[in-house]
Amino acid sequence: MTTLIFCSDTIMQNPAYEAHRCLLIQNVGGKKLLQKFHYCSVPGDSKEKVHNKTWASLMPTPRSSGQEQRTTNNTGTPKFGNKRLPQAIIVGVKKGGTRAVLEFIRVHPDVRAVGTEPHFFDRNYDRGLEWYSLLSTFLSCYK
Ligand SMILES: Nc1ncnc2c1ncn2[C@@H]1O[C@H](COP(=O)(O)OS(=O)(=O)O)[C@@H](OP(=O)(O)O)[C@H]1O
Repeated sequence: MTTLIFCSDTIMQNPAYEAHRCLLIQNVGGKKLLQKFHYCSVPGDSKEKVHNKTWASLMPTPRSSGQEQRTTNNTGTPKFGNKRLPQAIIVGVKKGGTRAVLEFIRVHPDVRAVGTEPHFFDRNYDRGLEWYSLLSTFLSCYK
């Protein structure tokens, strides 16, 4: 059984959401099962290591750290998104209206989103997190 712990920043900044931002996905017999939310494990924990990379090493750095490879326009808004893991992922069943949700969210000038659905978890998982993080300018809320 392979276990993947996914940790992501939430768009909602309410602290009430922060405790539930880790999503455990278990791969059981080839089927990936979406589990209940779990808390993040300690950085360096073996469960966090996926494809020789840790989630911590690939997660977005805080804006204030100055480590982002941002290209900004005059307003300070990123002109081009960073190549990194997403800060938000839209999950939904086919015909569930996920595209509509994305189109609504990406109207915000500080949001960058993939053009096409990456299908990382169901089709491209074997390519690893590095591929995922370099894929495109992911849905990212900068403010
Ligand atoms: N607000 C609202 N109300 C009702 N229906 C809506 C809404 N937003 C999107 N849609 C319909 O959702 C369908 C697209 O779903 P997805 O974005 O998940 O697309 S897809 O399954 O990946 O192709 C697609 O359905 P079809 O037109 O039958 O293809 C959309 O018309």
